[in-house]
Formats: sequence, structure tokens, C-alpha cells
Amino acid sequence: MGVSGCGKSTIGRAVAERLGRPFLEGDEFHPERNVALMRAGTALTDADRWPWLDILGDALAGAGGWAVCSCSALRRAYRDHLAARIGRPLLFLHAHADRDVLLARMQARPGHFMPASLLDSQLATLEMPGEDEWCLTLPADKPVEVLVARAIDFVTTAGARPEPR
Ligand SMILES: Nc1ncnc2c1ncn2[C@@H]1O[C@H](COP(=O)(O)OP(=O)(O)O)[C@@H](O)[C@H]1O
Ligand SMILES: O=C(O)[C@H](O)[C@@H](O)[C@H](O)[C@H](O)COP(=O)(O)O
Repeated sequence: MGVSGCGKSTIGRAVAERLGRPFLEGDEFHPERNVALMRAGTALTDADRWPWLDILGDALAGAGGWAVCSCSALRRAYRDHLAARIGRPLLFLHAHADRDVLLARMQARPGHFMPASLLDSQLATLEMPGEDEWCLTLPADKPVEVLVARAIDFVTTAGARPEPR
């Protein structure tokens, strides 16, 4: 999870590959209308995101066993909605970095539908995972290899979800 450009697709794909699990790219499940809105520089609303989260949740539920997914999941309600739809607890990896790092990455990513002008709305919508969420926050400005290693360590040693504090 995380805002656009944080590296969730890069990290998620590598984690899935190393652990031999399916990888679902959340962007690919957006209804066409959502992609058109973002391409035009319009931030998505809750109403735009619920159907997407339902489609993505159903795909994850049908993935067979557990799977890795890249999904912005910016608000707590989105994360809870996704878990409820899937009917299983979700373990989150949150890639996060300063705005200037994220902006540079978005600007250096030619051909992607998401314009850098939407970064501020992404950051304004982001609700940091709470202590009661099952989540590892990754410093997204570190090298990909470092982040993937930390993520794999967390995923493979996580065991059962701890009781909320
Ligand atoms: N840790 C990192 N260090 C340097 N560049 C990165 C890192 N993670 C991702 N990138 C690059 O930043 C851009 C955005 O990454 P991406 O995985 O597409 O992010 P997201 O899926 O969150 O939008 C890509 O060009 C990717 O290669
Ligand atoms: O909830 C949202 O507003 C979107 O899911 C958004 O966060 C996502 O970032 C875009 O789909 C762009 O795709 P990238 O995350 O790959 O930039």
C-alpha cells in the first residue's frame, strides 16, 4: 500500500516472485472510468474507489491461498473494506517516502496514466496505518533490494495476527 510512486508495484512484484505467490497489480482492476479520471488529473472519490476495491477483493479471494497485491489502500476504511470483502486478515506493507522523492519518481515514469499533479491529493487522502493494523512501514527511499528483503522477512515471520494493543 501507499501513494502513487511509492514503489508498491516494484516491491510487491518482487516479493511475490521470490515467495512463489501470485501477484495482483491493483491498477489493473480499476474500472476504465477511474483510469480516465486519473489520466485527466481528477482525484478519485470514495464512490469511485468502492467498486474497484470490491473487484480487487474478489480477485484476491479467488487467487487460491494467499497472494501479493499492490493497492494504494490509502484510507483505513478502504483497508477494512478490502479485508471484509476477502474475508481474511490482510498483512500490509506500507511504502512511504517524502514528497520530493515521490514526485521525482512520478515525473520520471513516462507513459503512466497517473499524473504527478495528483500526488498532493494522494498524500492528503493517505491515512497512516494505525498500531492495531497488521502492517510494516518501509522507508521507500531505500534501495529496492533492501525493502524487498525486509518485506520478505516480515511476511515469512509474521505468523498469526497479533491481538490489537
Ligand atoms: N526503492 C526504490 N528506489 C528507487 N526507485 C524506485 C524504488 N521503488 C520504486 N522505484 C521506481 O519508482 C517508480 C514508481 O514505482 P512503482 O513501483 O511503479 O510505484 P507505485 O506502484 O507505488 O506507483 C518506478 O519507476 C520504480 O522503478
Ligand atoms: O486510490 C487511488 O487513488 C489510486 O489507486 C491511486 O492511488 C493509484 O496510485 C493509481 O492507480 C495510480 O497507479 P500507481 O499507484 O501505480 O501510481
